[in-house]
Amino acid sequence: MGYAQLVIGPAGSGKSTYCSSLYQHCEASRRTMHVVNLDPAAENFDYPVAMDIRELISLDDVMEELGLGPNGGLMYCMEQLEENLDDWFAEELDNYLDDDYLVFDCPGQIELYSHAPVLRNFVEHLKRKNFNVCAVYLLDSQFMTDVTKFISGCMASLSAMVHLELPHVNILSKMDLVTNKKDLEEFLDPEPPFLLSELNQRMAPQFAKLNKALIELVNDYSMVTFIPLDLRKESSIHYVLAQIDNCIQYGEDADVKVKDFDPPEEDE
Ligand SMILES: Nc1nc2c(ncn2[C@@H]2O[C@H](COP(=O)(O)OP(=O)(O)OP(=O)(O)O)[C@@H](O)[C@H]2O)c(=O)[nH]1
Ligand SMILES: [Mg+2]
Repeated sequence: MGYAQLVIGPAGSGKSTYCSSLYQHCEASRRTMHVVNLDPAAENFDYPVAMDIRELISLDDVMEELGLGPNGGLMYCMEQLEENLDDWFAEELDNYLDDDYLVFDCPGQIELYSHAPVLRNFVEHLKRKNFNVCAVYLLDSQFMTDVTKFISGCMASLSAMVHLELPHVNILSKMDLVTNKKDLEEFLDPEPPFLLSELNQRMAPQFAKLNKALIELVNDYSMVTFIPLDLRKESSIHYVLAQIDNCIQYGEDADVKVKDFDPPEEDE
C-alpha cells in the first residue's frame, strides 16, 4: 500500500510552497516522503524533486514545435503524461511502491480539475498501483474576504471534488498574510443561514432562489470546511498533515516507514 496527496488549487494558491514546507516538516520529524513535480512550467524547486514531468516532456519544445501558447502547451504536456502513464510514469513509480508517501505538486490550470481527463486517469492509475490518494485543495486566504469569494472558492473546490472523486481536504493557505483573523473565522466553518443572509445582502433580489440553492449545495456536500494553514507554525503543518493522513489511513499500520536513525555514536 502506498499513500499519495494530489496537491491542487488555482494558480498561485501556494501549492509548491506547501509541498516544500511539508517536505521540510517531514524531514525534521524523520518521516519519509517524496515530492513529485507534475507542473511542466515549474522552474525552481525548494524541495528535492523525486520525479519530474519535465523529464518526460519539455514545455518550451512543445510551445516552439507546435506553436502553442503557455496554456495550450501545458495542456499538451499533461496529455502526454496521460499517454505515458503505463510506460514513463509506471517506470518512475516502480521506485516507490510499498509504504511510500508521495506528494504530487500539480499545475494550477483550472481545467485540469474541472473537466480535462488527465488527472482523473492519473488518479485511477495510482489506485490501480495500490495507492490511497487524497486531493488537497489549496485556496488563498487572501480571497476569502467576503461571501461571494467564499462561494466561488467553494464551487471551484467542489468541481474538483466531483471531477476527481477522491477524499478531499480543503486548505486555506497563506494564513500568515491574514491580518484580521476574525473576518476569516466566519468562513472557516460557517453556518449556512449566515452565508445565505450575507449572500442575499450582496446580491440583487432576483438571485434569492439561486443563493438558497447554492448554499444548500455547498452545505450538502459538506464543502464548507477549510483548514487554515500557517506555514510559519509547525503545529499548523502538523495538524493539516494529520487530517490528510487520516483521510488516506496513513499510520494505521504499525510498520509505517520511518527514516533510519543515524546510529548513535558508540562510546568505546
Ligand atoms: N506569505 C505567504 N506567501 C506564500 C505562501 N505560500 C505561497 N506564497 C507565495 O505565493 C506565491 C505563489 O506560491 P506558489 O507556491 O508558487 O504557488 P503555486 O500554487 O505552486 O503556483 P502555480 O504553480 O503557479 O500554480 C509565491 O510568491 C509564494 O512565495 C504562504 O504561506 N505565505
Ligand atoms: Mg507551483
